[in-house]
Amino acid sequence: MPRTLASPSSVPALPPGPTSPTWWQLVRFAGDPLGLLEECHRRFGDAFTLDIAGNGRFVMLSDPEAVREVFRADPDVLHSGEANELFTATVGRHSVLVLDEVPHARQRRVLVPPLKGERMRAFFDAMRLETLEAIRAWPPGSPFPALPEMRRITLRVILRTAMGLAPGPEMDRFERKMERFLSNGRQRYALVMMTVVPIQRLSGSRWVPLFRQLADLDDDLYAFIAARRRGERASGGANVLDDLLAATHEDGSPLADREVRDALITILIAGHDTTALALAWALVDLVPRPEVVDRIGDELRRVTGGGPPGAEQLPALEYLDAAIRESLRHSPVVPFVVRKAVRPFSAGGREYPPGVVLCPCSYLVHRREELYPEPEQFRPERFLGRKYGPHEWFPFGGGNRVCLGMPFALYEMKVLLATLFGRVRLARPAGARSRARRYGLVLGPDDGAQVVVEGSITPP
Ligand code: HEM
Repeated sequence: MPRTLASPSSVPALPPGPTSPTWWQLVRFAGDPLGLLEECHRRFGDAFTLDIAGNGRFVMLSDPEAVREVFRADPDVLHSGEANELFTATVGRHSVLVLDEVPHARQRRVLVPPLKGERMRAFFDAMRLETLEAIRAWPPGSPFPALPEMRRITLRVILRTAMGLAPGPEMDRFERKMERFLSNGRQRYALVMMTVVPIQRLSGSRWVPLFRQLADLDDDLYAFIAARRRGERASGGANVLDDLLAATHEDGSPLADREVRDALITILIAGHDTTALALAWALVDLVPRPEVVDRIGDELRRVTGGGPPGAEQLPALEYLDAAIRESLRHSPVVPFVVRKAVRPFSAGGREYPPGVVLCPCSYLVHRREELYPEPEQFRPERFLGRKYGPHEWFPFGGGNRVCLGMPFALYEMKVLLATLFGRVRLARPAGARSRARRYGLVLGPDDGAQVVVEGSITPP
């Protein structure tokens, strides 16, 4: 992100912020993002500016009204794609993540239908079966980190639902290649590395393991897309790829292979680690609270009569739904979203010049006392008694860029947790404590969400 802010007197001043060197702000932003956000909020209030070496000026916004204004802004005034430019080397230049304005709306239009809430029913079996398969191997009585397990389940689910793969050697191969490629970006200081190393210029180089692995994965993806186009590969169930191949743009033209690949890899990347981290957080939040786990168990028994939860019963699991929403509030995966001003823009009564990156900060909004009394407390009931606006609860971002996978992620979390809490009794090992740390750009529990299986729940 270029640093385009000059300081002639006509340029409006940015909100105050730390005056420490920009490289130090980068290191803290990578190493202790939540500590930095809390400290700056205490010192500077609802709007403050971070000057992050190599990344530009980020104005964090935690006044819900300012957030509302940003989410309602015209797409030609605030750009997300430009702020996400760094991802182009991996997700490709046709990905919704890195596009803005008309090209963004064009790609988003084709991705919305396959990921709509109504489509989720078709994915139920894949989600449930992959969860049951994982649980079967969990060792009773010995603590283990749940995060890698959640990653494995969500990766296998997204391979099945996005590509229509069925369990077997081909799916195992994609699983291995995806996991190897993604493990590159999970380091705590990945952001510092990405700032220091000119990643865009190295893009495509076979000398860089990340790009070598991506090229290898791409070879398989293109071959797979071509075979599916020729009708040679039957799909193992409803899937996003078949929809993309059948979709057309508004002018009637089909999607080019490159567009299909970029859409597919975007979904595979965006839809896997984020959901796994949210699930790991959910276990950290739920498991040590017997009153919450008991209530989830009671609701499950009441709704299912003690049998395995069926797809048609999911909407009745209202308390579980509230617990998931509360966990997404309480324990952030993506603590803020980014919008780069390309024209002057005002939010929260302040004028912002082009070049600045405005960041609706869900982490700080989700801790506002007037919205969420005693915000540090974990209370699913908050979400039973009241509906929060899109500028008050936004773990999936908002406006024209709201996460395309939000229905998918909420559905998957529900299926997985309902299956899990209906099958095993989990505990946290004595003394277990999780603090937020970065896994690449996203946040998760630093201990990998240690749990232990205490016993199984046998159906009556
Ligand atoms: C709990 C899990 C997830 C979380 C917390 C999450 C969070 C987010 C956030 C914060 C954004 C940025 C929104 C903004 O800028 O306003 C986003 C964008 C996006 N997410 Fe997710 N996400 C999750 C799961 C998924 C899944 C399962 C998929 C796909 C199946 C997905 C696909 C996308 C895509 C394609 C975008 C880009 C949208 C655009 O730029 O138009 N995400 N997500």
